[in-house]
Amino acid sequence: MAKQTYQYDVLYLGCGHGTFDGAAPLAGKGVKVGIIEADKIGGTCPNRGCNAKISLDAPVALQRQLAELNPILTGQTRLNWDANVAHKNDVIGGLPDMICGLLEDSGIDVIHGYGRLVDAHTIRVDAETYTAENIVLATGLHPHRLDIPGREFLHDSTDFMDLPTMPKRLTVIGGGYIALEMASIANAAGSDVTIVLHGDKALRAFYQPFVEQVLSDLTDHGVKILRETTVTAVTHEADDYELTTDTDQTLTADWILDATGRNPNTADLGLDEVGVDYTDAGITVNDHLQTSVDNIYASGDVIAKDQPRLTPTAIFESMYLMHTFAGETTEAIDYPPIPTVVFTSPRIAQVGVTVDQAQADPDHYTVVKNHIPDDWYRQVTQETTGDNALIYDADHHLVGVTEVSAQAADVINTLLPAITFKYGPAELERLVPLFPTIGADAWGEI
Ligand SMILES: Cc1cc2nc3c(=O)[nH]c(=O)nc-3n(C[C@H](O)[C@H](O)[C@H](O)COP(=O)(O)OP(=O)(O)OC[C@H]3O[C@@H](n4cnc5c(N)ncnc54)[C@H](O)[C@@H]3O)c2cc1C
Ligand SMILES: NC(=O)c1ccc[n+]([C@@H]2O[C@H](COP(=O)([O-])OP(=O)(O)OC[C@H]3O[C@@H](n4cnc5c(N)ncnc54)[C@H](O)[C@@H]3O)[C@@H](O)[C@H]2O)c1
Repeated sequence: MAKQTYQYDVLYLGCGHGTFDGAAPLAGKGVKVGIIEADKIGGTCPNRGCNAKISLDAPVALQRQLAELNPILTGQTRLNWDANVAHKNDVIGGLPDMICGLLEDSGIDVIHGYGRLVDAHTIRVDAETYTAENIVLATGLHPHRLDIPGREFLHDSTDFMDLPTMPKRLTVIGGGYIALEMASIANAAGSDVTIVLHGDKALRAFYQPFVEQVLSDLTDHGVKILRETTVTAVTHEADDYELTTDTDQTLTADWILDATGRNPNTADLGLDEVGVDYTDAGITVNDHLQTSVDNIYASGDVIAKDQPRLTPTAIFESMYLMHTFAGETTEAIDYPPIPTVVFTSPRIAQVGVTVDQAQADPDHYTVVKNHIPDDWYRQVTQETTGDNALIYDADHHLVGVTEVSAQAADVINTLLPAITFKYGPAELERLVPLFPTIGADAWGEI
């Protein structure tokens, strides 16, 4: 119950997955909850992240699947970009109201506006102040923008997913999740795509031989990839944008995506004034997600952390805080293995111990590799590319999987419980999956 001196037991700043998944059940337990949001309710994932992206990608993945079935299925499909964006807008358009309704129905006060800490128990929104016993900072990330002449001509992923027409020539700067996913979608929509990498690698956190398969696939489909090339300036003349590089190449584009990363939203929150510690990597927390100010916590992408900055991580943290505030736990947060996937065609996905970690410690780990096209079930859909690597510990428990293939995400999701709960032969024998399916196929591999 709210202490008399405060309006709320818990007040959240930001309303993404780092907040709302835990806030709704928390309010359901009789805790007085408020949420302050400056933009769309739901935050990045539903409005300008995962949901928007996967809707735009669905026809891309399907088109690839159809192409693999040639000559069984013949005829060309064409991706209609305007219709794809309109469909995406239909799919995600109702989400903010839906999430807001759910929160309000749980008894939560949803406050619209930009919030700043005034003191350890108070947040100001415009002329109003709101007080709480505990505060959760869940303000997320914003796109990094290259600091070069002509930076005003660069765009971010939100702009990309709202493009009214697909540009003829599109340059992508960066080699991370956003760069490769958007490049893959633009390529399928008919754009002449160039990816500029400032180093020689893309997706550095993933097993590089598998990443190279994704890059080869993109080049096979006409994408140009420039490595060890730094963009130093952008100019605009007539309808063209010219990119100058440190390799003395000049690139011409109709549209440029700056996909050079995302930075924590820590500025202009009053953190310095109130004494909340943070670095360039985000807000500093202990293993209870508590900041340097006892009653102020952080959740989601804005935390400085080693875990992948993903929606499921943010949900896990918001649920952990829900249990903490409800008095159901005093334990430290204990992250399970968190899988991650890049939605290119083919997908690349991984969870648990990586191939590089396993190969560096051969006394403890064994790596078993499989070539996807050799597998009878993948031959059904004529998958021509793909590999996976299964990592076992000394007791022959599965502790990691990495896969590059059209179905990599479903394979990892299927095998995840074996890794999280350390299934042994007895548990595996009692698993009876539907057959023939990708799930049965995945279990058949281990
Ligand atoms: C293009 C893109 C694609 C992605 N695809 C995937 C994917 O496929 N799978 C996946 O797992 N993850 C994906 N992600 C990552 C995922 O979106 C984030 O991990 C997740 O949204 C983090 O949630 P959050 O609550 O921490 O932050 P956010 O969802 O960013 O929420 C933070 C909220 O705080 C608000 N806010 C900030 N400052 C203030 C303030 N002072 N006052 C009031 N409100 C404030 C913001 O407006 C925002 O709504 C993607 C991200 C992007 C950008
Ligand atoms: N499928 C998914 O789950 C998914 C999809 C999109 C985004 N996300 C999340 O969103 C976040 C942001 O993704 P992202 O792709 O923006 O970041 P990222 O960190 O994955 O990639 C940033 C890329 O920019 C490059 N880069 C950095 N500075 C540069 C510079 N000065 N010049 C040129 N290149 C530079 C890096 O080398 C890297 O390739 C990630 O944390 C990710 O977890 C997840």
